[in-house]
Amino acid sequence: MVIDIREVTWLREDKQILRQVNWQVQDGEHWCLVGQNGSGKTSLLNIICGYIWPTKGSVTVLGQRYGQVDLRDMRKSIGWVSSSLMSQLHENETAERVVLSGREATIGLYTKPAEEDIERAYTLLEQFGCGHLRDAAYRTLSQGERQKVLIARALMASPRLLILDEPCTGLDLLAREQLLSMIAQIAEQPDGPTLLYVTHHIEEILPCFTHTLLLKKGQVEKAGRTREVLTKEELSRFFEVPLDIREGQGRIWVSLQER
Ligand SMILES: Nc1ncnc2c1ncn2[C@@H]1O[C@H](COP(=O)(O)OP(=O)(O)OP(=O)(O)O)[C@@H](O)[C@H]1O
Repeated sequence: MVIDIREVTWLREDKQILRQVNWQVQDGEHWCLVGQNGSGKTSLLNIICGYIWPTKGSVTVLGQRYGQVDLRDMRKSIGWVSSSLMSQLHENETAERVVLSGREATIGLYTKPAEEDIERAYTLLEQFGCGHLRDAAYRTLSQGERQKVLIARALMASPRLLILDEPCTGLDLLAREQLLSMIAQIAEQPDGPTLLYVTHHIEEILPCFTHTLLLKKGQVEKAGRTREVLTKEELSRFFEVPLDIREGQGRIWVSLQER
């Protein structure tokens, strides 16, 4: 099992930020985590990566029960791509050096990289259609190119679990679709990582995401097979507004019901 979270509650200043969360992710599944602002998504990710200790409940990730494991070792198997990472990177680094720094998950590169790592970084950049940008300064890249570089960076460490935290934020339609098709490619790799994709936008949930968890006010509203979770009834209840849904390209497109 990749993630096994049982009865996890996290209290902060008497506020229940997560309430009795149960979540099991099996090998071979890829999950989407959907929740509105403040629903507890980041808190849950912090628990999975061992940055937050739950008030109650147990957390087992990649077969390791937290409390009995060296979290620094554990985190080497988990890639986390988020916009907060983007702001931490040194702006003058080249795209290639940013990718290379993923091997040790450091901000910046402190040792001379091995030739095979340079090759791997370039292959990853090429795979994402960014080979031509290897020597470009990270700060000069577009938002879409930056996201691809950050995903390539995370893949440098060959993680077993890859968290993509709202990767399409700030992307135009074309850049978003390009990034999504690259994410679909990662999902199809037979020995690739388990994906955990966080979003507010239902239409970003690609067919490769076999399962979806809807998180609301710190509680699991629904978790299961994507096609059983993303129904008109479930989504209308979740967003508390009558919705219509339409299927296209194996994805669900949501709109407000006409009055
Ligand atoms: N360290 C903390 N101390 C107190 N409250 C916190 C702490 N961390 C998060 N919260 C609160 O917990 C709630 C959930 O926050 P969280 O960041 O997990 O939500 P989120 O679903 O990731 O939101 P967003 O989509 O806006 O990023 C919020 O109300 C937030 O203010």
